[in-house]
Amino acid sequence: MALSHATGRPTHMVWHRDTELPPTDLIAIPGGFSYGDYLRSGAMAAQSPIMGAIRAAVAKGVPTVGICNGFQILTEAGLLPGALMRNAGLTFVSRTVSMRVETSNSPFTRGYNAGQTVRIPIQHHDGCYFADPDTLKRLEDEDRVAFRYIADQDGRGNPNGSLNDIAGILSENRRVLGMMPHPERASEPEHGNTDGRALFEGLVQILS
Ligand SMILES: NC(=O)CC[C@H](N)C(=O)O
Repeated sequence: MALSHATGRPTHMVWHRDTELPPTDLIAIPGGFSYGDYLRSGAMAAQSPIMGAIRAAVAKGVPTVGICNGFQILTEAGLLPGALMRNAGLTFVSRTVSMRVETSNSPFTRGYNAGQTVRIPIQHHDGCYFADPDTLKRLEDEDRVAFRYIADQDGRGNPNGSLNDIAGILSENRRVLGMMPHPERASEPEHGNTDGRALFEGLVQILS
């Protein structure tokens, strides 16, 4: 709904057992819970039949966004570097966090200004981003940290202990985005918060 409302284009749901994608300008892997998350979030989903078609599309440069469980699936599939570990507090966290848009240089973040602060909901248990020091350095040096948690007005900051306060990252070609917060849950006036809508609206430019 967030995609179709913001872009005015139809979306097609694809089941994990499918093996082909319809012709598409964009792939979105949503959040929620996937089979086997109790083993390691996204580990089983990353082996789903549909992932072959997603890998092929990503290799061709089709912009792809993974939100929350979708981010976990993209890292488990090796389409983004690093891993999402259990939250540092070992509890499921459901609240709205503040984060800074670190770069507008991607199809997903061009609707924002770099340095802009947005408030976006999170609901996750395994959102603690981890990567080895070399990978982290590359992400920082190459301007591939898309979103970073910052302190709220009440002083609460990073909700899960992620390294470098990372909330979302981009692939090397900047066409794959993984993020833990849920912009689709802050994209309609009825949500009481539309800070996430610019992410979907910014995508209009890549649609044919
Ligand atoms: N909202 C979500 O996508 C949750 C993802 C995952 N199951 C977690 O708890 O971390």
